[in-house]
Amino acid sequence: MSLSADLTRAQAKAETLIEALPWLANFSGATVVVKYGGNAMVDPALQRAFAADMVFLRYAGLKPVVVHGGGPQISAMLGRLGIASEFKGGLRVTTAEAMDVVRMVLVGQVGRELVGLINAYGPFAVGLSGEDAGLFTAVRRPAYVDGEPVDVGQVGDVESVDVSAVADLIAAGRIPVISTVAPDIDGVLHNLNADTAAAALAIALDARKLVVLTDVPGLYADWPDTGSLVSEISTDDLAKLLPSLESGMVPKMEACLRAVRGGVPAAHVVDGRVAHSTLLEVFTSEGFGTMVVRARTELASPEVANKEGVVSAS
Ligand SMILES: Nc1ncnc2c1ncn2[C@@H]1O[C@H](COP(=O)(O)OP(=O)(O)O)[C@@H](O)[C@H]1O
Ligand SMILES: CC(=O)N[C@@H](CCC(=O)OP(=O)(O)O)C(=O)O
Repeated sequence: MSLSADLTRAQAKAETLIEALPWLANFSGATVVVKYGGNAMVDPALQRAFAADMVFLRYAGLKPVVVHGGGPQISAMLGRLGIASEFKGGLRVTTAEAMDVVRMVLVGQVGRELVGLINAYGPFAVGLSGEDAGLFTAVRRPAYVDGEPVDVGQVGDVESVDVSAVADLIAAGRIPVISTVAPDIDGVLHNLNADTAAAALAIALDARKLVVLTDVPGLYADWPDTGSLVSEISTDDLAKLLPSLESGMVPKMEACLRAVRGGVPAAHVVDGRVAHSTLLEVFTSEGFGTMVVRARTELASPEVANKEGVVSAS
């Protein structure tokens, strides 16, 4: 007796679910920090797919934490307000006037929209920024152009992270959605690059993965030669490549390097223009995007090896 078409289709779905079993077993209970770049927020259908992925991860027993960007959205608002804006070494030159707009767009617009999108799939998302409960303390930093430090105004690095508010939310089963503005020790608000902040948070939360969604398939060793896509790179090789990188890839790859050197088993740069890219990254072995892993020289401690579990960190 031949199976009905409906049953065959249903069985194919069951197969797909069962294929995810090793990843579900390995990542159940794991914290995954997902950085959603402003350039990856290209259309409403993709944004909904991203939001559904976060809720899927949550129901699958993972603990997703979203750190969002919004560079293009900030630039658009600055343009509408007639405020000049430029980037140096991948960082926005941020005057006090521009800082107000950065906060308004990241916290009041992009963060709110993302919270709404996620909550359409399940009532889990709660928005907060680096200002809430001392989450991030910023320290002013320069940009580096041709190896030289250049002042870029109220731009910060993460000096310290207080994860208690985020940990409380995770423990309550929520999905924190974080906007990356933060005060320095004197209370002066700074603009943090979202990749940088995501890496600092992933380290502080002892995350199993940092997934960075952007608008390219991954890191190109010889940008813009599309034949030079890197599928896997060690921290040592990435450190050597960093000085040759340009624009947005500088803070992004610096962040991945920092996260993995800081103890996060793997950092992935994936194409956010592909629907459900986070699920593809977490639950399949398709070799998606660029994976940054520890160099052999940074020998994994038994504790780290244990943390990486039975399935490889990819
Ligand atoms: N070596 C490289 N590999 C990949 N992309 C690169 C590289 N160098 C520069 N880029 C640029 O970096 C961009 C991603 O950084 P960015 O614009 O900051 O994105 P996001 O909003 O996701 O943080 C890509 O769209 C690409 O134009
Ligand atoms: C200092 C600095 O450059 N901050 C970024 C913050 C937003 C961000 O990082 O957004 P993406 O992830 O979309 O690039 C900016 O002002 O654009």
